[in-house]
Amino acid sequence: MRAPQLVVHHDKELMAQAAAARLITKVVDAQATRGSASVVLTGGRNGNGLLAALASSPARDAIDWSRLDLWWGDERFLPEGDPERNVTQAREALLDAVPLDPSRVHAMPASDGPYGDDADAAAAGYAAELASAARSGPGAEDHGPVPTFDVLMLGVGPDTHVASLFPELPAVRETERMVVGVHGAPKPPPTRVTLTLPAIRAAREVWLLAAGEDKARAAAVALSGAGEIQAPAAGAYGRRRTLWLLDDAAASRLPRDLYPPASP
Ligand SMILES: O=C(O)[C@H](O)[C@@H](O)[C@H](O)[C@H](O)COP(=O)(O)O
Repeated sequence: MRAPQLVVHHDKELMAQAAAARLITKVVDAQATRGSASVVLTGGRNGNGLLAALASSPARDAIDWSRLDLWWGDERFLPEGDPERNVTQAREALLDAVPLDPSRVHAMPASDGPYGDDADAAAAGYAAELASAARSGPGAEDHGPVPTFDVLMLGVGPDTHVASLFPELPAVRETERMVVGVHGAPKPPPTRVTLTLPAIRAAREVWLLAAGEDKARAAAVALSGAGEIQAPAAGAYGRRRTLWLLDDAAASRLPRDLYPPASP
């Protein structure tokens, strides 16, 4: 559903805890319904905050970690193990602490991996991995080029970027390919690999995470009818649901009619 729903929490810690609880429930439900679940992770402080909250949640073992596929929305195209890679940070925040099936942890290629330093080839390789999972996973009978992810999470940048889709750059204009290489990103590192908007929109649920005053303008712009080329977050929506999870500071510039007042 393209029309976004908004949930505003008092601060980013509460937002991370509540989002982690929400994710546990979603994954458990998907596993009960379809046998397995698929989640797309995001980098950034809020995405990692959510993973850390999940790691310390007593309910985390309600998830059958061996029946969970993890994908990434984007990656900084750096060598394996680089502390700036999203997958390295996710491993530290949560993944190393839970019994995942390593064959279901679909990290994006590193710049010293099988595709060398060719980010476009790495993107094509990741697209092929997604297509193969779409052919064999739940709902394979009417598969598209990527799986129907249960939940796809995205941090929102102060410039309204999501994944590595930056305003006005070619990646946000892509309509055919599901994964592309990004060159010349305004936020370092300049070379990245990212899902495109069509891939993001294959998800059942898209959750956008925005906390802090520096996100207030981005949230207001993206939620006030801006175009997706100028404001990529405006183009990120799920098949069934689009959920913005904000804290008070990030919601402070939203038009009041967009959401009910936060609870005390
Ligand atoms: O790839 C990156 O450089 C970041 O991961 C970035 O895309 C991040 O997700 C957003 O800027 C939101 O960041 P915060 O959650 O840290 O505010």
